Amino acid sequence: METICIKALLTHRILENETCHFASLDNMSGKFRFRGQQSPLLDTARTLGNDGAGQAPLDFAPNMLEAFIPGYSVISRFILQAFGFDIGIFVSAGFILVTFATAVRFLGRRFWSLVQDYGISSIHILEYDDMFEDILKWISKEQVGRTARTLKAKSKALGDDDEDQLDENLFTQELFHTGRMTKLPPNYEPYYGTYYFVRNWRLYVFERGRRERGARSPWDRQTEEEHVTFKTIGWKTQPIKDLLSEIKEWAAENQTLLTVIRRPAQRERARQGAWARALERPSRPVETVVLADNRKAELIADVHEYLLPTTRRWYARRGIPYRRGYLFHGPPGTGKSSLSFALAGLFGLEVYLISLLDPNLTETDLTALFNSLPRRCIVLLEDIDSAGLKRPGAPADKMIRPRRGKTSGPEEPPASNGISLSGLLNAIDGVASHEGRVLVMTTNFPERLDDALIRPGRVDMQIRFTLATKHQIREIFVRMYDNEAKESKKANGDVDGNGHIPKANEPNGNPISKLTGFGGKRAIDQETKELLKPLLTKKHTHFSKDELRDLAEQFVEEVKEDTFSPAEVQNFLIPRKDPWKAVKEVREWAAEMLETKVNKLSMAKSLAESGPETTAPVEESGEKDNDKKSGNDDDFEEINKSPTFQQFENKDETKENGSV
Ligand SMILES: Nc1ncnc2c1ncn2[C@@H]1O[C@H](COP(=O)(O)OP(=O)(O)OP(=O)(O)O)[C@@H](O)[C@H]1O
Repeated sequence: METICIKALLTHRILENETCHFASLDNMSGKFRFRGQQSPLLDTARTLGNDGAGQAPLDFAPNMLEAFIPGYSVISRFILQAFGFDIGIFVSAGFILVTFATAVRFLGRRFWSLVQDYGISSIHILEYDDMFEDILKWISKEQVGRTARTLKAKSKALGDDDEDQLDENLFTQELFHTGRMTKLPPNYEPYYGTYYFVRNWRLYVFERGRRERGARSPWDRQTEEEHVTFKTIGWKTQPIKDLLSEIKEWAAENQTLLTVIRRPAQRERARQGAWARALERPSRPVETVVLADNRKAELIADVHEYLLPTTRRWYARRGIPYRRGYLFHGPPGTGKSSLSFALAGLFGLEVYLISLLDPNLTETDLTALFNSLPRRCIVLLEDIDSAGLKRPGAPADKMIRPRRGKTSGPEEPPASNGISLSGLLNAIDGVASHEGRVLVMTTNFPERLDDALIRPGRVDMQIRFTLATKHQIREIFVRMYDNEAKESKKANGDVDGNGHIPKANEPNGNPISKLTGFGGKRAIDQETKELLKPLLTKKHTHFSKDELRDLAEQFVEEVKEDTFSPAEVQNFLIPRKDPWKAVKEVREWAAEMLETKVNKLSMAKSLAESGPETTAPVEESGEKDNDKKSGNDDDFEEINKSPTFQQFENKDETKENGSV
């Protein structure tokens, strides 16, 4: 029996420590005893004990392994005794292999990080960046979204941008809220991971990941933030920058542009002069507002020039206040507000809307509001004539008359809560007023405005809006149906003589049969369905641009110009999704409308004639007794000048001609 004190050996070779691992192996003495025949371990121990200088590489293995795998010696001895098989050589070889593999892995990583540092460029975008959502949408729609096999589904809300890109039949067939919701498929986007795609002959890597972030406050619950990374082979990041520009352009094209509208913030909630974001609405394309003459182009060119950075310097060098004002005047519903919003959309400006009729608005508020305007914006003062503004001491005929229902004489306080003309003038061009804004004032009665309000420098351009001319009626009609019109003369072989697709082509048969109520499962009763049928069935019409032009001419023939406002024409067309139907029904509609207008005007005329006590239904006179005559004369003159009333005077002749 040989007894070798491993403790001594290892103290010498490896551990150099009295409290070695082997204490646990022999709880009696802290020594390890080998019994039995020769063993490599024994040999090693002997070699180590006798001659510390001569060692084979594998000689270290048992000791090393014992250090790394406590209990190894016991196991190897057990196997040796039980099976006569020495595992030492294999374990040693395995040990060397593992060491080698680890080294290779380490070197590989170093090499890859060097390649990444010097051979791969990358750009990271964090979750809170404006681009983040655009990138996810782009990658989902244009790239890996179609091929990725691990996707994240996101429910779509009604009103999302892409809602209108869905099959329009969906909405004619499933009219009600719940029906629409269930039919709206979710959005899919790539889940966390790495995706590859090739664009413009270049390989890109897209990575989506998330990482821990420290809470910014004790109430901040979100501890993870997402990020995306684009990588590509190459020294420079330019290809990724180009890709990001491409994505931004794509997003701009696919996004519904919004115009932000702000109103004065409620005084109880905010400081004086603060503006609150009232709403956002899709920007109205400027071409959808049709004016009788070409003044729209003139206006756009003027605003464009005004907003150029060079213009600001031009004004500054000449000491002229850098402001521009416009007055839009004309009858109600002729496009004054629409053009203001369209301008805002075109130039990417926010609209700051002030109503001078707001009873809570004081002059101090107004000045504070003007002072807190941003550098570039549109300030919209609507119906400026209705605010009851007046200049103290101005002659009666120069008074700006109040809105219907309000009474104020020359000495009376203004209609709104203390806004006088001078208060308004001070606000819009006072010293403190912010420069760079575009002021748009709208009115139905320009002749009632004080000269001071519209003098050059305050109002630099006036645009007259008229009741619909033939040109406007035609354009409004064409724009209403233009999207469905096809380029070719015969748009579709299966179109019948009237442009209607035969019934067989109507998708999914009768749409009414599918209707469900707001409760989703609650079906609509038969009677209601029958009532809804003619109202909801959508006529599918295919027609060419030429056919649409022909129809527009027929439509224009039936509507007399300078009689209806563009808003009235538009309102007639909106429920008639089929242009044939519109042409068919327009004559009757126009006759009815004209009759209503004529009745209203003749009533107003008789009221104006009948005396000062009576309140005129169209516009109440604001003058006191001594001004009543002039006020009534004005109204009288207005009614007489009205083209509709002139038609009324020639009613019989009109009827004989058969046109309205
Ligand atoms: N010239 C026009 N071209 C196209 N659409 C028009 C035109 N005028 C009016 N409309 C349509 O009529 C509706 C009402 O127009 P808008 O509110 O701009 O009229 P307005 O002149 O500002 O009326 P008000 O004087 O009563 O404020 C809008 O939906 C708009 O689409």
